[in-house]
Amino acid sequence: MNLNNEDKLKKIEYIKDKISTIDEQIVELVDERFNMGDVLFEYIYKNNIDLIDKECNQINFSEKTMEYDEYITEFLDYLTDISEKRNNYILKKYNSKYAYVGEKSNYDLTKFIYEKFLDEKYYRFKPEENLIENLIKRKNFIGLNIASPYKTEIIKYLDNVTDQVQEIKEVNLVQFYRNRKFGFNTEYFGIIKLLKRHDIELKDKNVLIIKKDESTKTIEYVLKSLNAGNVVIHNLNNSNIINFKNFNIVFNLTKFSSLEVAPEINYNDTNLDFLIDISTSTIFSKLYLDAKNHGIKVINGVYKTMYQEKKSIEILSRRRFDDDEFEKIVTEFVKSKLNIVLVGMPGAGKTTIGKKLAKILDRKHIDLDKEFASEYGISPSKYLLERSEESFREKESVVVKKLANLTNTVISTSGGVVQKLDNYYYLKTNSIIFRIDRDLEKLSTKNRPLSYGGIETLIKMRDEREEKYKYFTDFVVKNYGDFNGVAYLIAEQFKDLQF
Ligand SMILES: Nc1ncnc2c1ncn2[C@@H]1O[C@H](COP(=O)(O)OP(=O)(O)O)[C@@H](O)[C@H]1O
Ligand SMILES: O=C(O)C1=C[C@@H](OP(=O)(O)O)[C@@H](O)[C@H](O)C1
Ligand SMILES: [Mg+2]
Repeated sequence: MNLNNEDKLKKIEYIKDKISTIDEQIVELVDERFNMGDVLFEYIYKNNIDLIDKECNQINFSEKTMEYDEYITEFLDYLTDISEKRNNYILKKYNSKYAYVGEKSNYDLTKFIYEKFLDEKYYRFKPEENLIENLIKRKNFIGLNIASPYKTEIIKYLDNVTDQVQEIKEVNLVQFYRNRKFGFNTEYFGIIKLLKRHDIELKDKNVLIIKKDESTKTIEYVLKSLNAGNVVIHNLNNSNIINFKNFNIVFNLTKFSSLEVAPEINYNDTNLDFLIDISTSTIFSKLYLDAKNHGIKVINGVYKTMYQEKKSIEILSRRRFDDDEFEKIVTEFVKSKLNIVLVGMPGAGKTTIGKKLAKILDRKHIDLDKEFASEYGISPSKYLLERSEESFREKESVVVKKLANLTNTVISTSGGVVQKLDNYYYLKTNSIIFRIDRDLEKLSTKNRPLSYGGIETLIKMRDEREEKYKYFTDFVVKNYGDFNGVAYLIAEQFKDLQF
């Protein structure tokens, strides 16, 4: 058969298609295989089964291996190595000194604190059936951090609890000492310390707590013990509309990082002094950002976690850690998670400076225009020549939403990203935003269809976007043409940032 060129290309496409289908299947199967191995080993350790068949989780192709070529053999050996690594991890986890039990909420920060200050590996046990019963019997633990949903259930397994625990009925730290188990509530200390740190008086203040069923009860106890005035609990499960009118302080205990679940809030004629965001899912929740932009003092609950875990490691290690020193180290960690986002007019230097900045700070760099192109297979400039700006912004926003989960990254946006307010919440989720300002006459307009038409076009665009840039921006840096210099300047400003 004599194929013409077009047919050959078709055939190549067909084979490429097949390959990518197989690749997807491989990834899925390998993932499933490793997870099954984990399930097996977890089961063995959890049930304290002594007789461990060491080979039971080895990749097993022995019958057929002879028929495979050396590449396959090498691949299988590699899989076996990885499988062993994972088995080892589970073994270490079950024999660790300190671990975290439950939902992930503030695990990352807690892990950092334990590993840094107690110098021991820290692990997490995910919620599952019979977990507490099995863990509590083990002899290796010194301390277990108890997260939701186990804070109350754990109490029945303990030998002794503090007075606060008896009142609050929640434990977030178990200390194992001389064969006995003691329950503490260090969240209480965390909240007290947070209030002190920001000079917040609760006496006679009217307080609104926004929570969901599973949220902590500790906060209610703190309010009672500090003689707060009227305390109202708003359960988000019941209503999504919140009136701040008669409250001085709001505690948010729920996670609403994404727009869909954010409550509607009426900020008009409010007496609100503080919004304290104890939710731990993101650094800047929508609620936090909106309150801040309405001139309300906002406080990030990260300090609550910080001081609660400080108290925990002090109990477990019988040592004291200096507040300032501790705060400095932990704040650095939190900052290392923050993204740096660049906004500004098209051609101002966001892409170039972002790349440089990422190198300086040794971080990953993401360019929104590039992400757009790889998502849709067409460059923004080509798209804008062929289709409307409106549909471009819709499509762009889908990509921006995906960036909301990033951490530790430098993100160069596109000039028009400020056109959609939703993008603000996505970008701010874990980020500090810098605006790059460059004189209009200096802006590059090459390959930027919306910038075509000379200086008038740019003046019009700037005037139309100016307020939006301001809304998005935390800090402004001027680009006079020294692109490298601007990158170093942002790096310096970020290092000095008081978070
Ligand atoms: N070091 C530099 N000195 C002067 N001009 C530069 C330098 N680096 C880039 N440029 C110019 O600036 C333009 C805009 O940069 P770019 O990073 O693409 O901006 P943005 O991403 O904000 O649109 C580039 O197309 C180039 O013409
Ligand atoms: O400002 C804008 O509306 C645009 C900016 C461009 O990105 P840069 O700001 O990186 O040039 C690109 O997304 C597109 O041409 C539209
Ligand atoms: Mg760019």
